Amino acid sequence: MDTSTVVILDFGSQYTQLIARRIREFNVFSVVLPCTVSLEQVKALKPKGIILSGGPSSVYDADAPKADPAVLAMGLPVLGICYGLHFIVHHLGGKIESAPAREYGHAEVTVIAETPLFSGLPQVMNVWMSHGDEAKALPEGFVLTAQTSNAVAGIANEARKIWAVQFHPEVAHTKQGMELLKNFVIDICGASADWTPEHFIQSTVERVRAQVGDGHAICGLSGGVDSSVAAVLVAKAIGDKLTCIFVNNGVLRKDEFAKVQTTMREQLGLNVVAVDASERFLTKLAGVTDPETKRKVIGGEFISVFDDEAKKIFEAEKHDGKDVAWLVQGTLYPDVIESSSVHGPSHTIKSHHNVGGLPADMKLKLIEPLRDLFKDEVRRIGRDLGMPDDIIERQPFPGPGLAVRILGEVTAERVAILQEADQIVVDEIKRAGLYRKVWQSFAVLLPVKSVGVMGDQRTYANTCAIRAVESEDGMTADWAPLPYEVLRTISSRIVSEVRGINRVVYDITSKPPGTIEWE
Ligand SMILES: Nc1ncnc2c1ncn2[C@@H]1O[C@H](COP(=O)(O)OP(=O)(O)OP(=O)(O)O)[C@@H](O)[C@H]1O
Ligand SMILES: O=c1[nH]c(=O)c2[nH+]cn([C@@H]3O[C@H](COP(=O)(O)O)[C@@H](O)[C@H]3O)c2[nH]1
Ligand SMILES: NC(=O)CC[C@H](N)C(=O)O
Ligand SMILES: [Mg+2]
Repeated sequence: MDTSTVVILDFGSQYTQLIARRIREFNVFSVVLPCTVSLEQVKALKPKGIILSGGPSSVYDADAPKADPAVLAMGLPVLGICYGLHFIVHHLGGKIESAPAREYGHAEVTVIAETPLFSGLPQVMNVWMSHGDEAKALPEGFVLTAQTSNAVAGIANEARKIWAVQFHPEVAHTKQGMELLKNFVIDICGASADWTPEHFIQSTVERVRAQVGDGHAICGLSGGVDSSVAAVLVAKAIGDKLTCIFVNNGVLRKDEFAKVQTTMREQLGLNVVAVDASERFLTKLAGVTDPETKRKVIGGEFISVFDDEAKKIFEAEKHDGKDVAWLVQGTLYPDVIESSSVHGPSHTIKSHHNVGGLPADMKLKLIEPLRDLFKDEVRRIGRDLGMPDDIIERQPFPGPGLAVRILGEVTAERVAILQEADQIVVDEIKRAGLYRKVWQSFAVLLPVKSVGVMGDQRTYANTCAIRAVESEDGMTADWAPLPYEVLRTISSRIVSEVRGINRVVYDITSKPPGTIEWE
């Protein structure tokens, strides 16, 4: 069975990934591609429909991002959102101009023409807008379907199967947004709601099995949710042709190297090779203080450890002369978009070690079965695979580990200090029953010294920041209002139990403008 796919072409909107998510929420698969992909790449996915996202540019700018206008003439249903509407109007002969009255936030839209896109929706809708440009003249064959008191809010050319809205149906603030998207995806495109976890598991297993053939694969396994789910999925596909490599990169949590090995072998039955490469990593990290450089050093070193292990497996087992050619990683969609502009004209925020941190000359070919998904979707798949809750519900822990929570140089001594503080945070958050309620909770070691007094003696030591955030998918996050009692216990335990820290502060920055990790 072929999955129904909806292709989203990204013009760089902050909300593109939300469109994908919303569609998957009603069990239809969708893929985000940069707006610049070729028509052939779009066709290869056999999509049921195309959605054109919003974006920060103006279509009339010389360097405005463009899609191949031929996507509008494939005979597939098209839905343009905001910049997507502008793109359609601009390329089919209408006019887009800077609006005298820009619209940001809530707006009231009146539906003025019947169209299947608005089927079942009220005539007056409360929607969310974010634009400074507007349609001044519609291309031939288009009708106005909705408007605000200021501007065009919806257009359609049903003969050409093109619809567009100026507002954002994908954001939660547009009340009927889900219904509108459902009208498009299910009724207009005729996509079937078959993207269930079982279907995803089955088709991934088949694809990976075909891809790897009689070759051999290794999987970078961290004990985190993503790589555990990826490993279980791939093991289901290729059985003992998969070897998992768990690397001690010197910046893991306290006792994690031992604990993860046991869990992965005993609870998941995975074939795990544990490699203690902490010295290698710490040597490479010596003297490095720039956050992006740290990430690149760690990303590069991971791959070089994976290469070495692949060679060893090959030499030991020969595999009929077939090289270990594949590297499985638990990469998720947020890792991809934050790392690079591959999905269109968005900004690089930080290089996730497993994406933007990969060396250019790596030989292993990647298998990343979760690359289009968000964490909560991966958890859903893990549950369906029958994986135990204590693995599925683990808080995310970044591959560069404590290195991006130690500001300044990473040294063995600093790692040891932060491991102690981190352990206290984890213990206390668990004890308060908050571990699964917050997205992440951890300690950060700052190279900032301040004066304290302990046991009548003057101290002059480091500061530790506590970070706890709530989030749905790691893309946006708010600081968690941890109970004062919990903060008090964490603070007093850290200062009394961890040598090298004499002050604890609480981070009350949301994302944006902050990020979750400090580097
Ligand atoms: N210590 C490690 N040893 C081997 N591979 C690792 C290690 N840390 C990270 N990786 C690889 O990098 C990928 C990305 O790490 P990331 O932390 O995003 O995912 P995860 O650890 O699998 O899940 P989680 O986000 O829940 O921590 C992992 O899926 C895994 O393939
Ligand atoms: O495996 C990873 N490799 C990385 O390089 C990396 N950087 C951030 N993260 C995790 O991603 C989520 C978002 O983090 P930020 O708000 O700090 O970008 C949070 O959950 C972070 O813990 C990483 N995970
Ligand atoms: N959110 C958007 O897509 C905005 C489109 C365009 N940049 C505008 O301001 O009108
Ligand atoms: Mg992790």
